[in-house]
Amino acid sequence: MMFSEFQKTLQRLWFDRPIKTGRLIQQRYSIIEVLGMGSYGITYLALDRKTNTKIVLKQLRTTKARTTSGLRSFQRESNILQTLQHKRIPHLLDVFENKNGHFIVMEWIQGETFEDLIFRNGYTYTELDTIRILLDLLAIVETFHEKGIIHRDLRIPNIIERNGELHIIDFGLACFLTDPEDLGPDEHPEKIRMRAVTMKSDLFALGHFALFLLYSSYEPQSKKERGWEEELDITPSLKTILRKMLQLDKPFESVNETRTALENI
Ligand SMILES: Nc1ncnc2c1ncn2[C@@H]1O[C@H](COP(=O)(O)OP(=O)(O)OP(=O)(O)O)[C@@H](O)[C@H]1O
Repeated sequence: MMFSEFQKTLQRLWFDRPIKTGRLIQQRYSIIEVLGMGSYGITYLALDRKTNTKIVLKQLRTTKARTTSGLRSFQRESNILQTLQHKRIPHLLDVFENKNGHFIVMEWIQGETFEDLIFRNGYTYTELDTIRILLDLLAIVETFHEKGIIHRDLRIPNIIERNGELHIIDFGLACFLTDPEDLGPDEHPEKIRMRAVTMKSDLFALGHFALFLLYSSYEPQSKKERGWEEELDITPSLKTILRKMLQLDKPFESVNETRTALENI
């Protein structure tokens, strides 16, 4: 490693170290634990001493707070959460800046992500379960598409089930349809389909999400890998829909079009 790179890594580790458990932020939020360290932010579970409820505190990494793109992405996430007041999306509770940095406070969705449900709990989902879950998620996605917002990261760790109700979290990569595209010309095709500034990106992601659900009950018969269309035992109509969601055939243009197709299976 070059010395300057070493210095940069050291600086990043030092400045971006997470706040310690038990520390009180803004004389109100007491840190319980670190939930995750993403590229832009550090996410904590904290206790709001004023309301005595647990909340999620997202801190912009100090090194990112010095960059325009870091600040912009942070502002965008809080703007979007502010715009989206929906019972299946974390409510924005507070936004503030102090000597510890920039923070977003949001509702804690206490439940299990689909990553946990499938890979830790070993739950399996049938074709019918998958269709029902997709329809439920499309109803939530439609509410933000109507407001010109795309999530761009609808993956199994970002969908939570709480008391049988689905919730969508992590709007860290979400953007407005009017935002300029932030993809380089040489991006990987999968990334372009997932992150392009178009509603089709969320449908593509939900297509992938559906494959995770369907594969939960898949038991390989041989070591040889075949494509999902051969491996999964699903009806031709669902296959046709998934091919459109995954942009292998002419894609759906909207949530409504996708929903109608799913309802007609
Ligand atoms: N509102 C919320 N309610 C419940 N859990 C949440 C909430 N927001 C985030 N989490 C959880 O906190 C963890 C970290 O969240 P976050 O998505 O911010 O960062 P990450 O997944 O570590 O990084 P990345 O930015 O790469 O997605 C995840 O396990 C996520 O499930």
